[in-house]
Amino acid sequence: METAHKLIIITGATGTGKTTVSRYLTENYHIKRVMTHTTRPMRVGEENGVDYYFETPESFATKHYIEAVTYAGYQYGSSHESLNKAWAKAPFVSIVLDTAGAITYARNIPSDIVVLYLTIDDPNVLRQRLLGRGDEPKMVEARLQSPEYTRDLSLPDELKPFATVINNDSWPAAQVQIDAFMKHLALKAAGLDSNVANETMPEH
Ligand SMILES: Nc1nc2c(ncn2[C@@H]2O[C@H](COP(=O)(O)OP(=O)(O)O)[C@@H](O)[C@H]2O)c(=O)[nH]1
Ligand SMILES: Nc1ncnc2c1ncn2[C@@H]1O[C@H](COP(=O)(O)OP(=O)(O)O)[C@@H](O)[C@H]1O
Repeated sequence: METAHKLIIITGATGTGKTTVSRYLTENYHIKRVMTHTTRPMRVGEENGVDYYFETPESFATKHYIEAVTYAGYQYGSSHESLNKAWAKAPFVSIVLDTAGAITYARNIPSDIVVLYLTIDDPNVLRQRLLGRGDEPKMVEARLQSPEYTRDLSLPDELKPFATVINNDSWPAAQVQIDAFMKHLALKAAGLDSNVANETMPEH
């Protein structure tokens, strides 16, 4: 059954552009991101309460999570409180998750979610993107060697029924795909289109 509210889950491997897409949805569609919690150290330019709730292992353990994962050695978790707070303000909200977290939502609230899965043709480009973002080289190498990184390079079968694949080799081309996705989503919410998920946007 369709619900009046939707959680747009943005997932994909590190550096594929999840945060960039989330910002684009906020700036162009007023879709706010549900804040999540992490024990990872803050990067230059990040802010507590803006990018994440940055936690110590002790403070992380005190929160109530819908799901929590370990990614490249650090803990990440999304809370009931943050999701409900976001939905109380707007019917469409987004969240940035690894694919394991996305699967948990797909199992628990399948009718409330749609998934944007980000990909790029040549994963070797990702190292340069992460370094260009200002990540510490040591953190980049640890991240690229993590099993979570390799896992998230492919779209898991369980997410396929919910997912629209966005190729982000080129940001202008990705924007076109996201705009098409948002148009379908709006039509679907209005009961005028029944085919948002399961669709790969046309190449541009
Ligand atoms: N399952 C889950 N994944 C999360 C959560 N918050 C962030 N992530 C994911 O954790 C991974 C690492 O995030 P981050 O350290 O910010 O690195 P980035 O993806 O390279 O920007 C990414 O795949 C995020 O989407 C969460 O609450 N739950
Ligand atoms: N299509 C693109 N071409 C080049 N650089 C990009 C593109 N999309 C995003 N970036 C840049 O790559 C870096 C990683 O993107 P980001 O959105 O932080 O990825 P993620 O959140 O998936 O780790 C950022 O510096 C971002 O500005």
